[in-house]
Amino acid sequence: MELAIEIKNMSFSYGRQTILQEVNAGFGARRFSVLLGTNGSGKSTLFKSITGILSGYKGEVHVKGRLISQLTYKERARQIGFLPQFYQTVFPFTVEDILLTGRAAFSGFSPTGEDRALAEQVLAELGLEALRKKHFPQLSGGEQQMVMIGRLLMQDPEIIILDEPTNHLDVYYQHFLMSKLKAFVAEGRTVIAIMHNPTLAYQFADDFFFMLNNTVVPAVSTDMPELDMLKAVYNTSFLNIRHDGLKIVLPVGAGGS
Ligand SMILES: Nc1ncnc2c1ncn2[C@@H]1O[C@H](COP(=O)(O)OP(=O)(O)OP(=O)(O)O)[C@@H](O)[C@H]1O
Repeated sequence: MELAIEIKNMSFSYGRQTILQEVNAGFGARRFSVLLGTNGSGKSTLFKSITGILSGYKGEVHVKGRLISQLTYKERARQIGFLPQFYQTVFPFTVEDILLTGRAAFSGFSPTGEDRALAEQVLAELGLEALRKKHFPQLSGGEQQMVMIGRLLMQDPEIIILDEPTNHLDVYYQHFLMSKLKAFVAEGRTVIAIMHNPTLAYQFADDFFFMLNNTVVPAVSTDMPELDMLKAVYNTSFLNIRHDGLKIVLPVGAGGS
């Protein structure tokens, strides 16, 4: 399988606390991959290392076969877009302004006519037209999340990496966003997301990875949810339900069989 991102022998520590230990993992090109794992298991640390927000890891990250450190700033922006778990701006930028900053790697701080046309398109695609002139810090958590997804679309990267993208979203928008991510993959992009909701993840994603014991373990089967693995990761039992072709895994409680 062609890989969009390949991690080789990655290790990372905060001081004496080892977070990542010899991680080897490959995320397929034009696939929707999800990384599942418990709080504090190192998922964000892994994604921040992949996307260059954290340096100081040992090992290598390859983007479509090229060492990431050899990509220029623009090449990197063309390849990878990242939605972090937390973002904050206290400046009263409007939604439109925030979207236009998604083009900063290409147009600097002088958006072109094309950038503005793209912003219109993105506002329409995500149903955010009514928020255009609103100030970002005054939006609800879910509205801010959708605007940040829009900012990623403005950047137009081939590989979209998201840390808990459905955070703050209501049920409608959770499904809306997951459908969009699936559609991006159908258009030829690669999506790699950390998620905290296996039930939602299994309904939409193609490939599954688990953060366990400081490393990344790929799912063996793409057809059947691995209930034993889910139990090992979350110390929670899951049921597997098939409905209308959907794979549904349902957590049914701690311990149990
Ligand atoms: N800047 C930091 N300095 C020191 N330790 C940190 C720092 N950031 C994270 N950690 C620790 O590293 C470990 C992994 O954190 P990380 O954010 O990668 O976990 P996560 O799997 O993304 O968790 P969550 O699901 O809760 O977001 C945690 O024990 C956390 O306390």
